[in-house]
Amino acid sequence: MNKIAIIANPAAGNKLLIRDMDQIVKKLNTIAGVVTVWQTEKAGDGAEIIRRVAPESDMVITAGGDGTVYECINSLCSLDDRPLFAILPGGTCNDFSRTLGISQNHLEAAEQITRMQERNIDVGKHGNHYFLNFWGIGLITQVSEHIQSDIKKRWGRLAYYLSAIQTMDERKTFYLEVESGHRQYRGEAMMMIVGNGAYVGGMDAYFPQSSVEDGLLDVLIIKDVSVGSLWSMAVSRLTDQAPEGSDLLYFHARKLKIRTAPVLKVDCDGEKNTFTPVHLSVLPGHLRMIVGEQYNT
Ligand SMILES: Nc1ncnc2c1ncn2[C@@H]1O[C@H](COP(=O)(O)OP(=O)(O)OP(=O)(O)O)[C@@H](O)[C@H]1O
Repeated sequence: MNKIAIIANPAAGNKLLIRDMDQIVKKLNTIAGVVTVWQTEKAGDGAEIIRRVAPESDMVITAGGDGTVYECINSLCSLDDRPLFAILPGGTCNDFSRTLGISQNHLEAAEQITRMQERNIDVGKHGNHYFLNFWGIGLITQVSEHIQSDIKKRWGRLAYYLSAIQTMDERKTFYLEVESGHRQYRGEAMMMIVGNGAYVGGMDAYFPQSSVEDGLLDVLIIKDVSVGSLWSMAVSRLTDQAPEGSDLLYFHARKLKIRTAPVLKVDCDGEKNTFTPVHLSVLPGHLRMIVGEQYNT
């Protein structure tokens, strides 16, 4: 391998990753002659740097949290010729790096990258945007909007749990129409999550046997966050079987058409700048990525 480009967000998470960047570069120099670090200065820089450096790189590494990863893959996935991609976790939740079995210690993660275990990983597409972890509407958007960034920085993943509890008191339903070839849904709902990766906000997302290599999205529609639906999800987690119950619907899909009334804000990999209606699809094996030893297909 000749050239590695690292796109690093110095503001992500607890900022330790930037402190250790010299050690990381030294490790990566064992597999590549040229390792260049590009630091972002503001939102949007990650995408712009990828556009410039991806054509001349053999591997691109995002060093940061899920927001930086989302920005970078949205630039990378639209290229015809995509270099190998890896994540050095440096944010608060680092959801997709967990799915890939990458260590949450960035120095260990750098070691894993040097072992060069590659897989072709599915990518979700919504409109003209791409996602690795999840696409969601309803309660999930309310949960993440409640999270104040200073609390998130201080409490990390705990902030998501606290916010979830707060939001439960204010749950609202909306009208949802979903079409996906063999499956359809028309009716009231409280939340819809479409998953590619297994984690949302650092929490395991209740998608049994989910895989980022099966060419399928996991679709979970929760009609009511009742005791019954929560119980069904808990049982599903314990037994690794699909959740069942009158308050929820779970299936796999390759494509989905989604419409809501009223129009809803979407939470996609933690970013909230798109709205319904939307067409979702999966791009099987679209990104060649580095995985860790703990990765299960
Ligand atoms: N130099 C910078 N200063 C401030 N913000 C930046 C900078 N570079 C990038 N950003 C923005 O910071 C946002 C947050 O970064 P990121 O999501 O990577 O970290 P995090 O919020 O700590 O982690 P996570 O999303 O995993 O919880 C991103 O949306 C990114 O666009």
